[in-house]
Amino acid sequence: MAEPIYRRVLVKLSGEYFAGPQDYGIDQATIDRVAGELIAARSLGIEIAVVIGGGNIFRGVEVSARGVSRTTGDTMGMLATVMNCLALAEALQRHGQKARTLAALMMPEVCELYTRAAAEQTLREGGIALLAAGTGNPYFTTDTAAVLRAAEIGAGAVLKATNVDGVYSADPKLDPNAKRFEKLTHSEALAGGYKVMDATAFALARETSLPIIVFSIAEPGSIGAVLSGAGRATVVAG
Ligand SMILES: Nc1ncnc2c1ncn2[C@@H]1O[C@H](COP(=O)(O)OP(=O)(O)OP(=O)(O)O)[C@@H](O)[C@H]1O
Ligand SMILES: O=c1ccn([C@@H]2O[C@H](COP(=O)(O)O)[C@@H](O)[C@H]2O)c(=O)[nH]1
Repeated sequence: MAEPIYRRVLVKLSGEYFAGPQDYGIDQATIDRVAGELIAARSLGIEIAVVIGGGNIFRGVEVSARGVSRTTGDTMGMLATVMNCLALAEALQRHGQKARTLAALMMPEVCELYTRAAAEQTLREGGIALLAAGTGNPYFTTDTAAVLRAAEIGAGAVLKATNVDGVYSADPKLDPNAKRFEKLTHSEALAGGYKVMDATAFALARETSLPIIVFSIAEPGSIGAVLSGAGRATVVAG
């Protein structure tokens, strides 16, 4: 494999993907496979922080459409991301990889509170830092949390590992004629309104000059490939 381009990255993992072949919840085989990919990337010497979505369990907007207030629904969504982080942390540890879950909401019996210093210490000691509970605020998404945390810890890029292999001119799951982009600037991504990531995340990435690389986590070895500048992906930068 070619030399990795980055020293430190933030990997944003799709919560939805964690459901595996099920419609909902956490599929252990999927988590174990993702853990293996992260450990392989870590073995290249790259420092890795992770943010996981919650779409496999709860999304605030969906819960609120059923009568729960948006704020409570979003809190439920943030708690879903904590569950995903706990599951992945345990899988990493079972495979011998140091991992620490740091949440943006206080839950001392469950995991430690996120601080930049705690994340920094984990990364410097060779651990994978799992940054849970999004930003800790309702009305945001884990994509925005991923860009925010990446900027805070000085990551070289956000690797958005999702269930599509890049940014398309339209949702490829709905439009078979959608065209995939190899490259986009942040401004083009914002102007296009591409729903693969929310506008707040793209705007913050533009402001902080952070590249976002969108690729499919379903492709075996994709994290390692993207880290060495190969692999099928859309790079949003510049
Ligand atoms: N223009 C587009 N290009 C690529 N994907 C798109 C586009 N518009 C919508 N999508 C959809 O965006 C989805 C990926 O983003 P989304 O934030 O929903 O998922 P995720 O981040 O993988 O999940 P989670 O929120 O659980 O972490 C894909 O499933 C794809 O169908
Ligand atoms: O900063 C944040 C991040 C997330 N949420 C809530 O969690 C769910 C799940 O996150 P996804 O990014 O959609 O996977 C999200 O729908 C929000 O309800 C939040 O409130 N604040």
